[in-house]
Amino acid sequence: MSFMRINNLKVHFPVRGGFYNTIIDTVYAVDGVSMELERGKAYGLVGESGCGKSTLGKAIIGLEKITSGSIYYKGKNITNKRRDRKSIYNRDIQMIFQDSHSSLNPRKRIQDIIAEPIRNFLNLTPKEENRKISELLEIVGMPEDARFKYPHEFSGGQKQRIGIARSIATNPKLIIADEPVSALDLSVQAQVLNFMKDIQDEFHLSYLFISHDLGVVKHMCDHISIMYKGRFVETGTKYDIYNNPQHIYTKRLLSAIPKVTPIGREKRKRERIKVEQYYQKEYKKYFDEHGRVLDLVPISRTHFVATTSR
Ligand SMILES: Nc1ncnc2c1ncn2[C@@H]1O[C@H](COP(=O)(O)OP(=O)(O)OP(=O)(O)O)[C@@H](O)[C@H]1O
Repeated sequence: MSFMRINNLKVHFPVRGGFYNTIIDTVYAVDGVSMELERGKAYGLVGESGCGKSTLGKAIIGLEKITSGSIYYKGKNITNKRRDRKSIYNRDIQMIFQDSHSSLNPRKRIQDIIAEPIRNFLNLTPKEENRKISELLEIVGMPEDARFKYPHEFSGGQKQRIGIARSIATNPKLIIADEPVSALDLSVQAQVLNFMKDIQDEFHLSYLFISHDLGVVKHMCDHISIMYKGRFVETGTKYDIYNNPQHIYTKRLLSAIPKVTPIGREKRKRERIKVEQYYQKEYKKYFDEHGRVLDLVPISRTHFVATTSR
């Protein structure tokens, strides 16, 4: 059963300009997106820079005003509700950002950073709070004495772990992770991702994993949506997307994943040229005359593609 339902969500930004600073244009950052999230599952949101991934994540958590559409959480409509700092929704939905460095207050000790959501949402005595912070540090594999230090004393991977400790402090149901590892070295990326997987199992968490990297998403997610110009071009299980991609944009993204071996690279290059020709030829099946992504149509129970009906 889904615990969150997003219906036809739109987030449009007015662009102002000219002498009178009037609205001269609109950015359709998110332009009609629907999805259902289940407990314990990981969802991937993939697309190139500027396609609206972060805006969608921020709209879900309440950091961006929704233009139209609705969000239901546990059956309740919570769209643009003035969310009380202490509301259940704010406790249950947390976000991890790409840049843990700027999202951790440099002037605060780690224990105060982690304690912040605990103080907002849980009514603990100072002793209980202390114990909770120790527990959280242990879960994310940080030593106990880390609590007395400041963010600058840690590496990127460690800072991301501290960000994660803070985000799981209130026992959330969903974590929106916006490019959580893209600022880290490759070897550290794998560590943090594996660790995120472990805590997902342990706490039966759902993830909405935002990334431009199809490789990362493949490792983490059960269900994937490919986004382009504010809309989903294709959505399906990991198998649907990687083994049976349908939309020309998805195929293009997949053909851009680099291969490690020289033979693999050569093969990928030929594939890319073919996909590019196909992209130009088949364009009209997938976009309307204004270049807007068409509506999704089902091709199986789990797999949806934005194309002219077939
Ligand atoms: N506050 C804002 N005002 C005006 N336009 C905005 C605002 N926030 C985002 N946009 C625009 O909305 C579009 C989507 O931006 P968004 O940050 O969601 O993309 P993204 O897919 O997350 O990209 P990236 O991976 O680079 O973060 C972009 O064209 C962006 O310039």
